[in-house]
Amino acid sequence: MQPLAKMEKKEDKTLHVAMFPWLAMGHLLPFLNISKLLAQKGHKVSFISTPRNIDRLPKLPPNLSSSITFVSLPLPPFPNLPPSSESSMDVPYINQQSLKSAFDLLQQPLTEFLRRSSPDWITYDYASHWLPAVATELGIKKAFFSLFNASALCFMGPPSSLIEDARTTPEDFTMVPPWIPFESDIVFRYHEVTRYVQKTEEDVTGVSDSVRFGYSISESDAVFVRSCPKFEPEWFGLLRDLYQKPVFPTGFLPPIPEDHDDDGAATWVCIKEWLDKQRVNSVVYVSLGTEASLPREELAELALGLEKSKVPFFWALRNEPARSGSLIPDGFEERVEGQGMVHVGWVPQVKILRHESVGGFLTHCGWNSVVEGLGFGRVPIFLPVLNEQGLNTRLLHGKGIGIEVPRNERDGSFDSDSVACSVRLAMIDDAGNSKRTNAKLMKGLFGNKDESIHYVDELVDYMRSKGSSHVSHVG
Ligand SMILES: O=c1ccn([C@@H]2O[C@H](COP(=O)(O)OP(=O)(O)O[C@H]3O[C@H](CO)[C@@H](O)[C@H](O)[C@H]3O)[C@@H](O)[C@H]2O)c(=O)[nH]1
Repeated sequence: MQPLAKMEKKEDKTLHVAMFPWLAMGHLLPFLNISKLLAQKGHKVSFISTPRNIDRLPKLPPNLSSSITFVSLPLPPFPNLPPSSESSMDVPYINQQSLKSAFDLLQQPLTEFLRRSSPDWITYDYASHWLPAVATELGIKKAFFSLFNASALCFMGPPSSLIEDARTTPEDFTMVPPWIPFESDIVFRYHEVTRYVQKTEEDVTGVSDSVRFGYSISESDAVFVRSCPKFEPEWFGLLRDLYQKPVFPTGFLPPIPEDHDDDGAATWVCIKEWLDKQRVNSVVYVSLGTEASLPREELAELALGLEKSKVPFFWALRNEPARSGSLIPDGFEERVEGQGMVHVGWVPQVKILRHESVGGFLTHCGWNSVVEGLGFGRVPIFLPVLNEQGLNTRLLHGKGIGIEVPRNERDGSFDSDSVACSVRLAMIDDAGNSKRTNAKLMKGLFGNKDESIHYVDELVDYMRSKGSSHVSHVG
């Protein structure tokens, strides 16, 4: 018999977890957040992405740098993809499917890496629908990590209907689907669907996002969801019924501000200087994330609306690939001098949201932005554009959180007055008091790091109990 001390106890086993996020900042960053929590527990992480994406990530704190290894796989060139485009923000929305085709070509080098390094688990994203089959063949356990919350996943449906791609008309997406057994108003608005569909180029890969999601879910051993049952109790229950497999919350995985110290250091100096001059809670931060963009006329209404609100604002405008001419309406910056600041390009968002002058956040409602804004108690003003952003807006609005900029139901148009009223309601008007209170209350939930640590402990217990038979020892 082996002496007890020499026997490997499952509960002591150090895991080696590979991470393979989709090529988008809004995906790479939360995959890195969960990697750090695993590394803090002494586990080993191989974080796999392309060179430019790895370069863009915040630097690792020194105590974690030996536990997280970045594995850089060059992205093969693909027609329609400008050179060095490696992330969704480098590519116009209309060419996103080409980026997915290039991403699919990573299957071979990734398989080689997995064969060589034999991780216990691989945690992957929705786009690599081919990965579970590879992992199964290599005897590696696999978890799908969803950066969409539980209600959005439930709305999308069970894997069988995702794979079937059953919903075809825009109207199908504006109705509560039959698999939701309780009352819900979490549906898309007509314009949120039509714009999305119109903007998507012909599917060069032959695999729709719905099918990618379907296989990623159905062939996983477990699903991890970036949310928590305290916030979405009925949706987590339903998700387990729909998926018929283990579903684990990860909590919200709020960013750790100190980890962002180096993020945009030079830009931050100017931004901070401006924010320092503003009153506490007075500024609305405006950003529509890394993928969404507005037509020129809506951008002009947004600008005019901010101006009319008379509320101080900091507007981070995305550098849109392949868009010509200035995005900012003529004369706007001169007119708002003293009221607002516009920055075109990448900004250190977490640092901005953390600054005490910021009170509100006009957001497209991407899930990272929601987590970051509410994690600091900032009042959200919703202007959803793409993907599941409309569903996130309904979820939060249904809980009394935030204010949605009213838009024409059919074509999605809005005017400057609706922007100005929404901003004033969130930031100043007495009628917005409850919204400001509710946003502050959410800080305890969305900004709760301990809760994510607790959920990651549960993931680790599960992964250890099911992990592969590779032997690796602590220490
Ligand atoms: O100048 C910038 C712009 C963005 N960010 C960060 O980049 C992330 C952006 O994520 P998110 O707010 O979720 O926006 P998108 O990247 O546009 O979101 C995509 O990914 C999300 C997660 O899957 C989905 O919820 C969205 O619908 C989808 O468009 C956040 O962490 C931001 O802090 C910066 O730090 N600086």
